[in-house]
Amino acid sequence: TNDLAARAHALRQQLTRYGHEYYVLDAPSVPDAEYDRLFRELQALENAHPELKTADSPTLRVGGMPLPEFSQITHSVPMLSLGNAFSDMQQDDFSQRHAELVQFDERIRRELAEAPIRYATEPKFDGLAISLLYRAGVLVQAATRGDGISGENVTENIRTIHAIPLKLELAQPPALLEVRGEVLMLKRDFERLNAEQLQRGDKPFANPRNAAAGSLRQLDSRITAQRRLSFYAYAIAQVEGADWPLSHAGEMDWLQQLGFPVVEASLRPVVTGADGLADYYESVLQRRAALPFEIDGVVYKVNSRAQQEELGFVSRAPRWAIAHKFPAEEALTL
Ligand SMILES: Cc1ccc(Cn2cc(C(N)=O)ccc2=O)c(C)c1
Repeated sequence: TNDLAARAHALRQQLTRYGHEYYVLDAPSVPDAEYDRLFRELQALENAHPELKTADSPTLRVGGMPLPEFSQITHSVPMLSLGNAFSDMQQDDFSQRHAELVQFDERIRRELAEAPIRYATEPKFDGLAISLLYRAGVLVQAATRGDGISGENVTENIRTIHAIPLKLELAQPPALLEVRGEVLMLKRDFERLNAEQLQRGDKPFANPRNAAAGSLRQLDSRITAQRRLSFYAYAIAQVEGADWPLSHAGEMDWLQQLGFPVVEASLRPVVTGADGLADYYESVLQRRAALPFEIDGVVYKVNSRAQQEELGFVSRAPRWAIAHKFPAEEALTL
């Protein structure tokens, strides 16, 4: 009856807001027990009236029946990997690194016949790239990169990741929005998971990336739900029915407004030319050990989308974005 539907809708909205406060803003406004009470009320309502279950219900966060296999999804926009045109070198070889960045920036300036070039920067997360598809503001599909052309349909597992919105909090959501980002496990959650693995007599994971991959590739989404996976959005692949921001920095601000976790602003400045890139690279290299997640380098993207389109792609990698890897972390001297 419509007052039960109204109650279910009110509970979904409230639990969604509390979940966003807790997992994305890290600022809960109610005690866990209060969240739990409302959560159980919604679960009971949905179990008694299955027609009230919706695709954006927070009860999906606990996972459901295991799948026999993953179906394949073909990406309408290929998920390309980044080229990396920088050589490996010693951590302290500043002048060689700077020289390579000057070369890189000069190539872009030549191809665009523009100077100086503004670059959006960000850490290169060491997790799994994921594509999220939202139709009319509701999450309808999630896929892994796979070979870049097609990947695994991991929608049920992705719905258990609290940091990933099940619905966009917009009055008029875009008809279609495809968001790209990284599923990863924070260092501290990785340590906790491995301690639990050892207690259970199970094999510990080698590193957070493997733990995230293993947790996402579970056919039983209830197991995925028990793993503490996180997510950071870093690009928009498709927009229909809304204005697509004209710069990468604008995309990141919009994604944050839509409710997606994005990396903090101090880790994604827009910088100018080779010097700006070099300063950014050194600053993140310095902060690397203290970051809550593992990274294996940084990423530079020409900030203007018009300039990105002008540069296009070479073979399968974009000419407007490139990864710059760090030297392997020194083995811990015990
Ligand atoms: C029993 C219980 C319920 C919920 C949570 C964690 N949590 C809390 C909130 C909250 N406070 O807004 C929102 C979502 C959520 O998942 C824990 C750890 C334990």
